[in-house]
Amino acid sequence: MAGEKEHRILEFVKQNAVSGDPQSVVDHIDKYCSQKEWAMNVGDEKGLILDKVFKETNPSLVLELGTYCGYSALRIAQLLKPSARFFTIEINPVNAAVARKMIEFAGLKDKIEILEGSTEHIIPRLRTDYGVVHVDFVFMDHFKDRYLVDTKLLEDCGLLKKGSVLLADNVVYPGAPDFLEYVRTSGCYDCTNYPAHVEYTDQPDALEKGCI
Ligand SMILES: O=c1[nH]cnc2c(O)cc(-c3ccc(F)cc3)cc12
Ligand SMILES: [Mg+2]
Repeated sequence: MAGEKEHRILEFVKQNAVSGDPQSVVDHIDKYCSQKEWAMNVGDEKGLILDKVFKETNPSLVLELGTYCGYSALRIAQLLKPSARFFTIEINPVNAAVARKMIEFAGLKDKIEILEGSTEHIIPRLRTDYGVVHVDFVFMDHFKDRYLVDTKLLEDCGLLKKGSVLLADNVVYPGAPDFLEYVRTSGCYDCTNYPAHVEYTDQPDALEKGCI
């Protein structure tokens, strides 16, 4: 049944983590997914890189593509300045439902707006439906074959401006070669690669940062 593992992760968190403590929730997701069942959270190693790049950016408007169970949303929401707004888009309704409960348990539901649907449908509506003018920080962690098309969609919708930062997970494994080629050669982005490993494994992976 789709979503069964994600419900087990949520149940483990609810039984073992401290309610209202986002770091406890993050730590317990890592504990479960490293010891019991692998799952595609950004994880602790790459999560620290996400934290570092996020803090360097100090964004006012944050967009995440691919919420999954809410792990990276919790890492981000812990670092948000009080005036910031944070949207995370999730296409899978089961994952979105688990993420809502995970985020509520962590006590951060007022900091995170989960938008359920496709990036293709939602990104063009961010301005009209949510009053988003520009996005300062985008964390891409969804379908790898959507990284490039969604980057171009963000550009075409006028949502990126000088200083906007894209940070993409999994640019080595599973990989996003067309996205990497584009951000590194378009002339619009100053790119940095952060070598790491696929969450909870020793399989090489990396994050790629693209700054406008
Ligand atoms: O599909 C994915 N979306 C977002 N993040 C992912 C992620 O961090 C890892 C993987 C993944 C990694 C190894 C493997 F053998 C199979 C899948 C997939 C996604
Ligand atoms: Mg990922």
